[in-house]
Amino acid sequence: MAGFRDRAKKHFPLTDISSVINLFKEQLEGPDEPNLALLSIVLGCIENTLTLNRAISTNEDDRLLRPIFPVVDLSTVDALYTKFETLVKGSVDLTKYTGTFSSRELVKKISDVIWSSLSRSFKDKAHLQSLYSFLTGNKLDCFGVAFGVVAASQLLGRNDIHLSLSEDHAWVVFGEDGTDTAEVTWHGKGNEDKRGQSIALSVAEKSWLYLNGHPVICDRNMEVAALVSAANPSINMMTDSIEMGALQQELLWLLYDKGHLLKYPMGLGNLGDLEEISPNPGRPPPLAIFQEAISSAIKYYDNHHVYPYTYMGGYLYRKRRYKEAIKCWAEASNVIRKFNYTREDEEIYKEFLEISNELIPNIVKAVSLNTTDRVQMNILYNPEVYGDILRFYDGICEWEEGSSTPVLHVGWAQHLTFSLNKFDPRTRAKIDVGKDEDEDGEKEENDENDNESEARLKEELKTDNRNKLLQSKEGKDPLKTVLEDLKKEDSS
Ligand SMILES: CC1(C)CN=C(N2CCN(c3ncnc4sc(CC(F)F)cc34)CC2)S1
Repeated sequence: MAGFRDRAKKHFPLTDISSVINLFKEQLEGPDEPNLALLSIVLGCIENTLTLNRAISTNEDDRLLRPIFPVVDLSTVDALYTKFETLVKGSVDLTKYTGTFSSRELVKKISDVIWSSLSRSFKDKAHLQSLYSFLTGNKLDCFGVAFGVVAASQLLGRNDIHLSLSEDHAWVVFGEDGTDTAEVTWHGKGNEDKRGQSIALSVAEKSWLYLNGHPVICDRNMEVAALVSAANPSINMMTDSIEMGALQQELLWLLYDKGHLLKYPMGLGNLGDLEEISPNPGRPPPLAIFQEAISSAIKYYDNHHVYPYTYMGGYLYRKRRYKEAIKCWAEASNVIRKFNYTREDEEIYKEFLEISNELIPNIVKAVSLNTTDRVQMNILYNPEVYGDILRFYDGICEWEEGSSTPVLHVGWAQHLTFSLNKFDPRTRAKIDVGKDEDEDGEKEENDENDNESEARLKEELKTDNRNKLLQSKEGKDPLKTVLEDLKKEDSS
């Protein structure tokens, strides 16, 4: 077997972060494509060592005794790589697939090779995303199966098969113009897998899960970004491996500097989170990175991604910058309203439920208790904040409109009215009524629907007649909105 090239072999043994960075750098700089199987095995091996079955040190000397970085030997990686190569090349008889471009049958066959090797044990644990996990434990999570199919395709020389990512699912694209699609893994719990099928029908449902036709379609370099982004430094609920986090952060900066995160908002979001934990001097601050993720989603995905706004909103909430956090959540809602809620969208439902029923109530409670801090207190006197909360709920109502599955229930209305009632009545009176501009023309069938949905929203928001519909005055460009606000905040 060819095995992986000598070029890569000279980096071994890997003894510290910089030796791993050098391996990835050399792989990304070519001249050949980066070897996905090799890099996934290496990163998975390090993650496994740094996060699993660790004796949690009770005192300092344990840290002195324990090497803070595992040595990765060539023999280990070579053996696993050869095992993967033997499995893939031994199972797929390429003479049966002669076309220049891949067929659906070939994609399904490669998916079957990965799928049939999996153990039946539970799959939503952590650290199951790499080929190291697959080759040493026959376990992969949903993303890991899709990534494994693409890594196997690369080994078979099928360079038209690429990874396609939504915010909660993964599949592949292939064929002459790279627009054929195929399911290769499962999604969620209790859903029959649709492996081998095209995703066209699912996209037609306008579900968030398929991003309504705006997924991240990867090239080989972005597939490296995905495997790095999918790395998981957590040891347990309370602790992350410092070394694994530092390695992931440096790899993401390497990919950032090479432009491979430009069209990958979640990769930028993950980098922003890592910078919050351990800031690199001389690198952009987390907020700027989250802003880049928002800009990327606007520029390349017609502003159809929710997570860039919840990455930034979550950060601002942790920093107690509540006014700006609520604005981000209103922008997130401005995205979700473009979709119809379907049963496989639970992940984003939970995201909006937490914002509505926990984070916003926590904010209005915190600021109404903490009367000393003037900046915080004035939130309940600020018509813009009140308007953003209305926009937040309006987007969720619109999301529900035309959906096969209901979104809202009385629990939402209870939290909504709790939050709105904390605002000063005079502030609530300041909200001006206006024709609801729909800047994207999305989902706007005709006026009566509009009036109907408006009436419905009023019905749902009915706490008293002072509540009025807010016209999203600056709904035009979400980026401008958030930027404007950041400038104001900074100047005050
Ligand atoms: C703002 C948040 C709640 C914080 N973390 C979020 N993540 C969203 C999901 N994450 C991801 N980060 C990079 N790439 C991908 S591809 C994908 C779908 C999967 F099925 F392939 C998920 C995901 C990582 C973390 S969203």
